[in-house]
Amino acid sequence: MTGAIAIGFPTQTEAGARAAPVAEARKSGGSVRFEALGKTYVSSAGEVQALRNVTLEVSAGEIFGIIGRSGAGKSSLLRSINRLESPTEGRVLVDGADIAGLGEAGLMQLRRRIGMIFQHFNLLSAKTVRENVALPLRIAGVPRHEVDRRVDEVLHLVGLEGKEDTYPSRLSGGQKQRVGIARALVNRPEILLCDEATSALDPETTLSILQLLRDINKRLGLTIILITHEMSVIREICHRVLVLERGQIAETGPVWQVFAAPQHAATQALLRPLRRDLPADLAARLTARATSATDLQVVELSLEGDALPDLAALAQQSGGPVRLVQAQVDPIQGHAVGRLVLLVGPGADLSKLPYRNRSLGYVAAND
Ligand SMILES: Nc1ncnc2c1ncn2[C@@H]1O[C@H](COP(=O)(O)OP(=O)(O)OP(=O)(O)O)[C@@H](O)[C@H]1O
Repeated sequence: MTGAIAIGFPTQTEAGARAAPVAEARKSGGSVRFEALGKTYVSSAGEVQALRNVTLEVSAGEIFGIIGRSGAGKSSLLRSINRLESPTEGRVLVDGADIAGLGEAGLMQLRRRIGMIFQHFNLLSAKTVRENVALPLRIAGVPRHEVDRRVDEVLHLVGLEGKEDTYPSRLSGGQKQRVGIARALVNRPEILLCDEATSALDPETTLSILQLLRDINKRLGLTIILITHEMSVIREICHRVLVLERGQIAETGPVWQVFAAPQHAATQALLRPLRRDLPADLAARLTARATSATDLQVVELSLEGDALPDLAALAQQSGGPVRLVQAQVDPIQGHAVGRLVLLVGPGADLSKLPYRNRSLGYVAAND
């Protein structure tokens, strides 16, 4: 990227190293592979093909996001990992082992390795925080003193010390989800599945829960696979994303790449709510063609590099004055991702700019 100032954003690793202590109990397992996965539901209303030919791998220790419109197949895919749903075609492999053939005991063991949290928390209202979190250990027959130790450990991890004897009705939504996370972690799983875990929460609480999930991923080396319909959730914590559309892979890749250059119409539609519109007064004056030799061109630059743009260098490269109209730049995984809208003078040569760009139209210079 010639002419750009080398001021970058911290990479996730650098930011993480400042924010979280060194991993306390890194795990090595936790990979998931889908091979030509298909799922068809048959009901009295007919057949619905929820998933078609989904092949992809989630690596151990990764935070992987699955996004798509309502009915795209997100839940069906997520629930195939712990066999809450069984595929009608293809295979799911957890740490290389096909989970289709597991008997009852094997399935119980698998589900201990895979925790799950839910949009509406699924807590038992007649049990205290401690009893809710202890439940998976009690079912597994873990001795009482060990149950108490492990419950204390996870309640500390999720920041709920002092709430042990409280009932769920006395907790806020964010605290309830922390109980859900503690309960999911108490069996020390390798994989955590998150089913719209923040959809019932306000924006501030959503952020705090996403920060907690990121912290847990770093500390425990846990694989996190989440489904959401909000791209802002993907941007906040995921390393890679899968966009599902009508049961098929629309696109998949590192989050910063998908945000910087979305390839599929479904991805572009999901990103639209995060995009700012052109200022209304400018949009109203925009014409498709120049109406005089002095008209200014309105240009959108797409940023997808590892450095912030140098505006003076841009002016030099375009061969004329450059005025900034609008800027939206997000740091994602150490990359500056976003767009700049510029007014450039007559005679500017856009092909010389070191960014992907497109003309949005023209406005009169003296407007
Ligand atoms: N048990 C079922 N019986 C019949 N059809 C089903 C069943 N479960 C899901 N479907 C259908 O399968 C398709 C995919 O559903 P799925 O719940 O996996 O999508 P989703 O992306 O999670 O949707 P949402 O965001 O609305 O939860 C939808 O058309 C849905 O109606």
